[in-house]
Amino acid sequence: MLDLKALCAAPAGAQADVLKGIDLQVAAGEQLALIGPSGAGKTTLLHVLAAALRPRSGSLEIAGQSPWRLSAAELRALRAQIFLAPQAPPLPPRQRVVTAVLAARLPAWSLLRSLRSLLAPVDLAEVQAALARFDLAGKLFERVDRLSGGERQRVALARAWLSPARLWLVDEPLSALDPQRAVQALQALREEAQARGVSLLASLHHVDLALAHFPRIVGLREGRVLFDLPAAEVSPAHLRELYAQHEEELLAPPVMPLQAETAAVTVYPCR
Ligand SMILES: Nc1ncnc2c1ncn2[C@@H]1O[C@H](COP(=O)(O)OP(=O)(O)OP(=O)(O)O)[C@@H](O)[C@H]1O
Repeated sequence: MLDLKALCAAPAGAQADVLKGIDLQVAAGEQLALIGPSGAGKTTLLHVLAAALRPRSGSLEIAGQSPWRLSAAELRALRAQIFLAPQAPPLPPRQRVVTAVLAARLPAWSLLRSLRSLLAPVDLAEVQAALARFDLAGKLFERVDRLSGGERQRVALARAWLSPARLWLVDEPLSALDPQRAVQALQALREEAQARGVSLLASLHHVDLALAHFPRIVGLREGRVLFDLPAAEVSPAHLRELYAQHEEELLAPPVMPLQAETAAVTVYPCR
């Protein structure tokens, strides 16, 4: 599914390379967690894998294709096979949950079908099932700006469910979830990815969850792969080296306090 060799890349606006020679191969249906200190390049790598950020050098193949050598139409078709759940899901404030989740189907739909679904949402049973899997049953017609940060994050994961993609890339999907919901969400994602043969890559700040739930762990530090190992072979020494000078992240993963699952949501009625 993915083949990267000596890949270097930088986010738009960055002068120096953030990814400095990444070698990585991922088979179809494989699942792995990306871990590493803040600023290691996890998000940048996921954007490269989503064919959203063009590498500066090295080689990249996604599903056997070099995305940046494709025509615009071919690149669109390739991107339709990839689902990226960003760290802060861009959900338009007044949008209903059902529309936000169905947005996952847009790349596969014609313009006419997309417009029709705005007027009369389709596939409601599937959306309901996806929401239920992420403990959001009953939120189908809720406005996304009336959800807590944790609920919005789970809406973004329910989108993956509806997506026809063969590659799921999720960037720190658990930062606003309480521990129990974080585990449930991970299990739901992993089980569904496995059932569909989808490749799943998740960047995670919670190292303990990564080790407990993913068979393969890639440790990224300063834009390089420090280790790429089965979870059972990742030792405390590996983690100490990965998080050297950032030990506080290993002990207490960063959370988003304002978006915490339990944070009160202030709703301002508006016309
Ligand atoms: N638009 C940008 N312009 C310049 N530098 C950037 C830009 N975006 C990210 N960077 C830098 O690139 C490096 C890698 O960032 P990235 O977001 O990929 O790391 P990360 O491992 O995902 O971090 P985190 O765990 O905090 O999300 C950081 O040093 C960051 O400051």
